[in-house]
Amino acid sequence: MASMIFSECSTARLLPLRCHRSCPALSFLVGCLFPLTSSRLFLTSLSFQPRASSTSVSATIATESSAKVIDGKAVAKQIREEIGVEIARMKEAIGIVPGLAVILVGDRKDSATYVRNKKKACDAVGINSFEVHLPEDTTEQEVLNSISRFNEDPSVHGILVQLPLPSHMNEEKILNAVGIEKDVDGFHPLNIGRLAMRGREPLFVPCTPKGCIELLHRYGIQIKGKKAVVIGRSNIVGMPAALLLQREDATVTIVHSRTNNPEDIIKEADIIISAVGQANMVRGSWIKPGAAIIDVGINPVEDPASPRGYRLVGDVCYDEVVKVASAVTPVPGGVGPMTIAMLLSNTLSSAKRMHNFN
Ligand SMILES: Nc1nc(=O)c2c([nH]1)NC[C@@H]1CN(c3ccc(C(=O)N[C@@H](CCC(=O)O)C(=O)O)cc3)C=[N+]21
Repeated sequence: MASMIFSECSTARLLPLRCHRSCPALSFLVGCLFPLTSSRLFLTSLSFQPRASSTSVSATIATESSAKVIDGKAVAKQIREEIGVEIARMKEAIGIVPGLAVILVGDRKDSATYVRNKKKACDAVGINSFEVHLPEDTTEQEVLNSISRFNEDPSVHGILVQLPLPSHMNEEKILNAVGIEKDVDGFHPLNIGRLAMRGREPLFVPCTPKGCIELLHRYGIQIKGKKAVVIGRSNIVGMPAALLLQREDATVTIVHSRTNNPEDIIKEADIIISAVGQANMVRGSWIKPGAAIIDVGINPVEDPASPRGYRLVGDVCYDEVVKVASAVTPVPGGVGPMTIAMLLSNTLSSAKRMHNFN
């Protein structure tokens, strides 16, 4: 049985992480020594033979994994190109260039990387970017002052406060200060409230969940009438992802850290969106054959062979689920690039809306 083949996920060992307090779910793993390629092969015996010796392997037919890989990097690139064309058309027609302001507080390396990547992505499509970088010990008032300035600046169409904020700050108070018409992250409670209500339209949909749905659409995966399970209930991914799936007429269940027998619920799902931040948590045996899986997790695991000393893996044990699912997103190269593409898309929509340009 494929599920009995030793996969990398079965020997994962959790280690504490530097940013333990602000992102407790993120953990480094120690990878195991089994080669990935052997776990990707689906061995079908012609006649029963024990699998332990190499002769038995030669007497089997090896077929590659069955799931379609959902290429978020390629889709994101295509979307960025579409956005670039629209921005050029708007500039030509009305002389307006969309602007995105990013507020970064503190010195978290991962946050600095994300902000740098966002700036690069803005440059590539022709969005003006504005950045404020404040020290870790900045007062809440200083962050609020930056937000007010951007709220009033007509060349800024989107404002993003990079999360997580330092623990001494009130995230709710700060996110509420972002003008709703510039809330390109879609985190303002009024936007989330509208997302939750039938017959209401949010001005912006949060980027990561929007990217997940966009991937399902672009790969022709039907959502309407399907059973969808969202793993994780965070304000920025799990909860809005569940609301979006429901708006798309899926029947939605949210599985979280207090759910009893989560595997049994996940096993019923046609569509799974996982956003928990636990490396390789979702196993192949939890998946209904043919399910579509969107893996939002971006978890660093220790990897001495990598130049950075770590590599990124998802919430899902990719090598196992790829044999059971019909479609799955890789990490990296899945949802991550889509998040940035959706941020650019929200910024463009904001500029169009403010200038009545269609
Ligand atoms: N206000 C706010 N809005 C956010 O949207 C937001 C945030 N705060 N805080 C942090 C998270 C995380 N996030 C990512 C975006 C892109 C990748 C991405 O492009 N990842 C690449 C990998 C990049 C690499 O290799 O380092 C990939 O998955 O292929 C990842 C993570 C946005 N976030």
